[in-house]
Amino acid sequence: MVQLSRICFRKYGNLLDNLRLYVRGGSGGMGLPRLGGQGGSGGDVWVVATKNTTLKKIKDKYPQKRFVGGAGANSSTRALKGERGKDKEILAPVGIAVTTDDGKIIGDLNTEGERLMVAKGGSGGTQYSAFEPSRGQAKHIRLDLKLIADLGLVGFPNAGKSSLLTALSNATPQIASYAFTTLRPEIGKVMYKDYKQISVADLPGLIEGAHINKGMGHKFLKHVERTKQLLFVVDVSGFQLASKTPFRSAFEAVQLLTKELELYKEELVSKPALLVVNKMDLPDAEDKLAELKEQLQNPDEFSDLLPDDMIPKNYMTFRHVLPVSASTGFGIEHLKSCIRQSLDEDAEMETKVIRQERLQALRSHLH
Ligand SMILES: Nc1nc2c(ncn2[C@@H]2O[C@H](COP(=O)(O)OP(=O)(O)OP(=O)(O)O)[C@@H](O)[C@H]2O)c(=O)[nH]1
Repeated sequence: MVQLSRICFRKYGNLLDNLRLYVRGGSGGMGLPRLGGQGGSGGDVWVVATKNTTLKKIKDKYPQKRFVGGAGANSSTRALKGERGKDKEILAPVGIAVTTDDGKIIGDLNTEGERLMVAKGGSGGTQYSAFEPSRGQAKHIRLDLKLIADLGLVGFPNAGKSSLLTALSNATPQIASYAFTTLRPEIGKVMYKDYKQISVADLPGLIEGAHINKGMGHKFLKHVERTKQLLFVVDVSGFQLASKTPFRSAFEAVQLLTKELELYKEELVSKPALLVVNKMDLPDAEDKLAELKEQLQNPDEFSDLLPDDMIPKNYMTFRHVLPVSASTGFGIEHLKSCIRQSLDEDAEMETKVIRQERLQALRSHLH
């Protein structure tokens, strides 16, 4: 089996599906003992679900990843009741779970405009606190993009995605319903001998031009973001969408799929991915597979068949290229074990990263 690359671990600096932030409510203002004045409360920190943003945008805009509410104003002779500190809003994507650093769920944000308070501001000083204000709550939180499945199938119509999902899952896939999506993908569960299950989503409707919202374009592409890894599916013999559209080889299909992802959101191309070459039971399939593998090793040499604007800036790196036949079952068991291996590798990597982050946080508390 050709293994083109094994380097693309879940990229924390690139395609982000979780983010750790420091949040602190603003401190309260001082009371005024002489006149019984009350300090203003500190501002709260909120996470607000917003369209068209990503975790990466938050990270790029706030590299320190610190969000602090405004301080409440001290009570003064001119304003006995000090003004309240300004609230701080973290604009986050729709469809995230917010948890504390140790994994306790603070809440979910599923629709645009929903808000969640993550750190309360301190109280202003009053006669009951000897006019001393209190500090705001301070903590680390995690924003996690809610995933719809471990794997997402990416392929043009007729590549055999539904057949593959059925072959993999040994069952009729279920249609899942998610609060934060309008389009409901079909989800199949793949069972392993040790009872571990992984979920695979058949994401319907990708056609050439999906990025300009042809077909179900954007809705489809939105789902691609919400899977851990991608499973590209191509027909070994290539495809033709309609009688008027050009015939595309399997290699061209891979590049067109990549381009659609790139045009929608460039980071998607850095997701871990496996390539399934389906319909290996068809005549000449072995020759075509050999040709495809060669083309994938030197994509630049073979991309001139595509229109310039359809050549991706970066080629997709596949951890495995796997010939299968969804019809006969050829290659399915091997595919299952490669999927498992690829997901396990990333899970291990992620655990290491989380441990490191916690250790660093602990160290910075001690210093
Ligand atoms: N010979 C052969 N035909 C296959 C194989 N897998 C799927 N097909 C056929 O290819 C056609 C398309 O298969 P689907 O599984 O519906 O493909 P799809 O990618 O889900 O298509 P859309 O639902 O249009 O997105 C069907 O006629 C299948 O019977 C295969 O391994 N070998």
